[in-house]
Amino acid sequence: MPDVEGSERSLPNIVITGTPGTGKSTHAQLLVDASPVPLRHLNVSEIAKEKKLYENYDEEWQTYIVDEDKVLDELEPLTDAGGLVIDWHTCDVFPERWVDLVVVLRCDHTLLWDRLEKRGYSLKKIQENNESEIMQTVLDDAKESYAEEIVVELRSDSTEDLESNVDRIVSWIQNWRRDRGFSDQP
Ligand SMILES: Nc1ncnc2c1ncn2[C@@H]1O[C@H](COP(=O)(O)OP(=O)(O)O)[C@@H](O)[C@H]1O
Repeated sequence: MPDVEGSERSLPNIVITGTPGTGKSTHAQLLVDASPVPLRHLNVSEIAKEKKLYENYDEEWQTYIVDEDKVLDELEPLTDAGGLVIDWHTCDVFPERWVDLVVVLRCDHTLLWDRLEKRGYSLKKIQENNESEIMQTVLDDAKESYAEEIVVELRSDSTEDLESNVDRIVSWIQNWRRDRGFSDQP
C-alpha cells in the first residue's frame, strides 16, 4: 500500500463504487455501523440531489446529470480529516490524493436485473446498467484511475458476501491505521 503523498489523515478515505444496484449504499451503511473508528457515509447521488449539484434532469434516462465539479467542491473540505465512505457509481472523478481504497462491488447480472426491477427502473435503464455490469465498466474505470494496489473487487450477490466484505474492509482499516502508528480505537 503506497503512502499518499502529503496525507496526514488518521482515517482512510474509501470509495465504494459499482453499477447501480450492486450494493454500495448497503455496504457503506453497514461499514459505518460496524467500524470501531468513526466513518461518514457520503451518498453522492443523495447529496447532489439535496444540494442541487446537478446540471439538469434527464427525462429520457430518468436521472439527474450531476455536476462533477460541484460535487468535488462540496467534498474537498471533508477529505483532509479522512474517514469518508464515498458511495457513488462514478469513481474516476476523485483525485488520487483523496483516496486510500477503492472497493468495486460486482453482482451477478440476473440478480442485478431483479434488484433494479424492484427499484422501479425503466426497462431501458435496467438494460443499460445490466450491460454495464457485464462489461465491468466501473471496474475498468477504477483500474484506469487508481493504483492497482488500492482497487479491490468484491462480490455482492448474497448477504454472506455483504457480511464478509464489511468484515474485510474493517480489518483493512485497522491495518491501515496500525501501519501508520494509530491505535485500533478512535
Ligand atoms: N450483497 C447483497 N446481498 C443481497 N442483497 C443485496 C446485497 N447488496 C445489496 N442488496 C440489495 O440490493 C438492493 C440495492 O442495494 P443498494 O445498496 O441500494 O445498491 P446501490 O447503492 O449500489 O445502488 C437493496 O435492496 C439491497 O438490500
